[in-house]
Amino acid sequence: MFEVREKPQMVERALLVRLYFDPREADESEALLEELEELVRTLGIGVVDKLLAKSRSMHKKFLCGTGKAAEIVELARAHECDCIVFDNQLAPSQQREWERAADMCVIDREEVILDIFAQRAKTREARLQVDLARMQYALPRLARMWGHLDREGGGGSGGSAAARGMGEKQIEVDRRMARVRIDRAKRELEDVRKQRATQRHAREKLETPHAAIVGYTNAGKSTLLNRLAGADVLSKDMLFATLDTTTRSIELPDGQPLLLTDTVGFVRNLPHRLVEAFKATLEEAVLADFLIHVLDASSPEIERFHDTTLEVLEELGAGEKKSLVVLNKIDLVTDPEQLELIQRRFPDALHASALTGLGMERILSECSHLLADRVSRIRYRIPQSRADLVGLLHRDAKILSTDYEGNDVLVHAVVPPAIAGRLEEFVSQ
Ligand SMILES: Nc1nc2c(ncn2[C@@H]2O[C@H](COP(=O)(O)OP(=O)(O)OP(=O)(O)O)[C@@H](O)[C@H]2O)c(=O)[nH]1
Ligand SMILES: [Mg+2]
Repeated sequence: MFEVREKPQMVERALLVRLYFDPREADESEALLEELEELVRTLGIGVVDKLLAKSRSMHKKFLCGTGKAAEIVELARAHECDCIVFDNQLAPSQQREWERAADMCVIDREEVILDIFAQRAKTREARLQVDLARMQYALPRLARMWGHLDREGGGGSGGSAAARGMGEKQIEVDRRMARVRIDRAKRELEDVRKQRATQRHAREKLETPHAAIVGYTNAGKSTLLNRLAGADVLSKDMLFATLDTTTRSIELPDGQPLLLTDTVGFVRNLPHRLVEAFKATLEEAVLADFLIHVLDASSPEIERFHDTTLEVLEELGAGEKKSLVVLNKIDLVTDPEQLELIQRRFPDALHASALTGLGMERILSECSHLLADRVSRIRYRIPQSRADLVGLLHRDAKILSTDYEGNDVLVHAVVPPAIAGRLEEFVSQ
């Protein structure tokens, strides 16, 4: 049976490696290596050492030269590691070469992220998306999995060749099964997407404005949604706490409703196939009226987080969307110099703390401003016989006042365009 390996149960001691080739990449490489450490710990794997290594040029076999490769293997052995994790992307053949040379499990950033996603995915849609991405990742690497088996099975003389022969046949069987499963997952996803589209159409009919909360992982998106909507979305100090979108309805100060969607966090070098896989989920961001871009103001990496989020949004086709930038976790920024620095860099951003509630009113009133052209305040004179229309206003508009005059109801309300169109003949001067 074709199974994707689960590493957390298998490996415990990891050496992390980031190779870079251009001296100008040194700083970012260091930050990426630290982020990789957090990602690996998220998987429950112990990190025994980290190595930032500069290589003069890119090599086909190991990515770095054989000399450097030997040093890395030596270091991993000295630490008694059972796994080397590369921040760099490894081609399937490079991964095989490394595993052969080190005789231990060798994985890359993409595989780490895929594993985290696999652990976290809860809904059927998220599971399908992750399964699909993992199978696509594993397909060209099947030979590697069976390579392990060959070594284990091939004890005596001759046995090895027989086992290898079996392994090869098995790879073919597995490849076929993997393709069947990939096709099936694609079809199922298609169905789920159709359902989602139907739900969205129903929402669009009501024309309720919609905002998506986006940003780097751990920025505080779920906490913000919880704070604004009184929702109960898991928020945790870990990477990728959220994999499924949650939508909640809130009421803005001017009375109009707003749908708020929490989305999956972005990360640098997010594997391309995961962006692909999560496109359906992130469609919410693409289709939203505007975005709330949450930044962790306390992070020294705020600039890079900001840029990565913009890059992913660009890739999704949502780069041009109106957005409200929120400097979250401002409660943690106690150094006045640092505060001034981020203020200068993000002059239009709103200061907030989803944890303490600071700045929430401002966010809501800015949301109202962004949607100002979408609603109007209208006075109606509706005959009492048309209680259905008064009911409609109660349901889909915000009633500011109600009076009675003779047989008429006088209603002053904040009204979205869809409703305004249906009540046109009852507008009073
Ligand atoms: N001090 C402080 N901590 C915050 C604030 N907002 C969120 N946090 C904490 O930051 C961590 C991450 O918050 P989440 O809301 O899970 O972040 P997220 O952006 O949804 O993260 P992912 O779902 O992983 O992308 C949690 O431990 C929160 O309690 C804030 O304004 N101030
Ligand atoms: Mg979240």
